[in-house]
Amino acid sequence: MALSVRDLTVHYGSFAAVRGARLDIADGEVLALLGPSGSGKSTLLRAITGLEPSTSGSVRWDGADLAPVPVHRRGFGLVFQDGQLFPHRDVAANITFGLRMHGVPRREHAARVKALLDLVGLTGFERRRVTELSGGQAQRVALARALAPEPRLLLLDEPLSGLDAGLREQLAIDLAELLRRNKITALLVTHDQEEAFTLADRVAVLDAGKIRQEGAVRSVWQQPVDDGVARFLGVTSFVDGVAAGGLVRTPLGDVVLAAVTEGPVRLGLRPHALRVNENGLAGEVRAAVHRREHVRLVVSVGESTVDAVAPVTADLRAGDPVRLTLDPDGIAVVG
Ligand SMILES: Nc1ncnc2c1ncn2[C@@H]1O[C@H](COP(=O)(O)OP(=O)(O)OP(=O)(O)O)[C@@H](O)[C@H]1O
Repeated sequence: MALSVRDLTVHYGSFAAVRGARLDIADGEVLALLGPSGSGKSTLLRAITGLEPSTSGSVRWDGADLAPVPVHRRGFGLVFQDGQLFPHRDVAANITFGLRMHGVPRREHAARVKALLDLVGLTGFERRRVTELSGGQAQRVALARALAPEPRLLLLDEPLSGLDAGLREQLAIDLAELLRRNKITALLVTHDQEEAFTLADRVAVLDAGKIRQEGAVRSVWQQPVDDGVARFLGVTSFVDGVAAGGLVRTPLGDVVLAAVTEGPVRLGLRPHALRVNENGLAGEVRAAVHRREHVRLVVSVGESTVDAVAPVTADLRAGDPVRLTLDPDGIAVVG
């Protein structure tokens, strides 16, 4: 393992913001720390960098304890939500700062800056003033500056949070490509599931200072360990069922789920787990909200209320009868 964190606990006074954290990042791997606001993500990241002292536990790199190694000697690159560029210097000078800090000879600076700007998609931006950059461009410069000394670990704390939705999505895709292509080992802090899933190989879900689950992106998404993690990952309702021969029978209908063990199962339903169909379970629309890609419904079914989706073309209003069927795509197996 490149990075190994064991039993890491961080206190602010008597309050434990991170409790007994354990995580590993392999060489070239991207791990996302995902969790709601206040769950301790930034504190854990800062403790790994050495910016925040830990109460107990260890942070190791290739087996060597980093406790005696000061922040600037850990070989880590940092990018924050607000890139924290030097406003009075141009783009090249901001990136050169990272190079000078690490003793790269001056004659190599121009070529390195050019290569880094090419890497982040800002070719030719050397002489631009930092104050004249868009939010997305500024974050790309912050990324180039962090990558300049070729850090062994890149730490990204909500790097895209300050950007508007469209730009954020595009930059997440670009960043994912950049990290993979260059085999950069990285730790990403985010509260945004989409971002975590776009960027990371593995995720660790944090809540109230504890890592609740850690694993490959797809397995965490499909098999959250409990209702809390499931809810954080977009599950809005739950139904208990019984699995036999790959088919799960539930009060909301039957559904084929491949990787499910026989016997009682608890299913977590994301809104698109229930789709409007000609056949299926009868219900009544309570509310309909038009979204870009579908109509989101709240439907009462007997005594309970569930979320569901209909195609954008559906003309449904409160009071309309509907029929719903289960879609395996929107279903997680909980526990
Ligand atoms: N310097 C500090 N002194 C005291 N308490 C702090 C300090 N920094 C953070 N906390 C508390 O520690 C907890 C974890 O904070 P942290 O910033 O790590 O969470 P987070 O998951 O990164 O949240 P966000 O997504 O909102 O940034 C919160 O309850 C916060 O109020």
